[in-house]
Amino acid sequence: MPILHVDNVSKSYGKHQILTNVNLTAETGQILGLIGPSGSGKTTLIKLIMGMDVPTTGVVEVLSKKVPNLDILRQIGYMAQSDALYQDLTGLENLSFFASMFLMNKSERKDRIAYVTRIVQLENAIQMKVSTYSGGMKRRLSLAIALIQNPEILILDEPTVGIDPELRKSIWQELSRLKTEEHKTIVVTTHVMDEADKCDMLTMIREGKVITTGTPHALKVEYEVSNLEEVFLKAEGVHRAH
Ligand SMILES: Nc1ncnc2c1ncn2[C@@H]1O[C@H](COP(=O)(O)OP(=O)(O)OP(=O)(O)O)[C@@H](O)[C@H]1O
Repeated sequence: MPILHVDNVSKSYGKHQILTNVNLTAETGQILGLIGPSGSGKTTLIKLIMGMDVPTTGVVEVLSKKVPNLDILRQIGYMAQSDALYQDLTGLENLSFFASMFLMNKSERKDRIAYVTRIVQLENAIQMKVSTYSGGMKRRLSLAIALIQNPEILILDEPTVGIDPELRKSIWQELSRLKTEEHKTIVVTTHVMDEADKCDMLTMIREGKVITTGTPHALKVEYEVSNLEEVFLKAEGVHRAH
């Protein structure tokens, strides 16, 4: 059963149509990649999935419930594109603050904080103020915050921007582990095609419309190309011709 279902969703701001008839499905324990150029509507789509905004037409269901829904929001760990961190607090204080928004007892909270800190390899900097962090460290702390309440679904908007290749690799290994061992469902937006290759399903978006969807392998076969960059370009071409 799909854990996430976007059914024929369109979104306009005034006269400006951002999304047109978008359909999207994610099954439990899948990594779904949203691929598309800047301004194609990925962040808008994510906001609709989280229930932070409502579609103009169409329906979004998460865990079989129509969103917006506060209970569902608690099941979603969200990492935004720009970091929403308290600069004057330490990394640990930030984590404690976000953890305090969820129902956890003291020892649970302590364990979760230790776990997410380890996952993003911030152990040595966790007592430092966020204002002293590099861009990559802030991204890592944001990812840790998205994981803090042990959510069923993780939504990550360009999680590895500004993160060096080695840590990027370890973050993807962890996403993979969360998927296989903990059956988490992960929605990730990315421009990086080798990251797209690590997703189970891909949906490519251009100008607010889905231009193609499928597994990385199926897409390469369908478009008769050897990499996803070419899939995107070809799918874009086919879409334009229609
Ligand atoms: N609240 C809003 N009011 C009006 N227009 C908006 C609003 N939010 C987004 N848009 C417009 O919607 C379009 C899609 O934006 P969106 O942020 O969803 O794209 P994106 O694919 O996430 O791009 P990027 O990768 O650069 O973040 C843009 O043209 C943007 O200006």
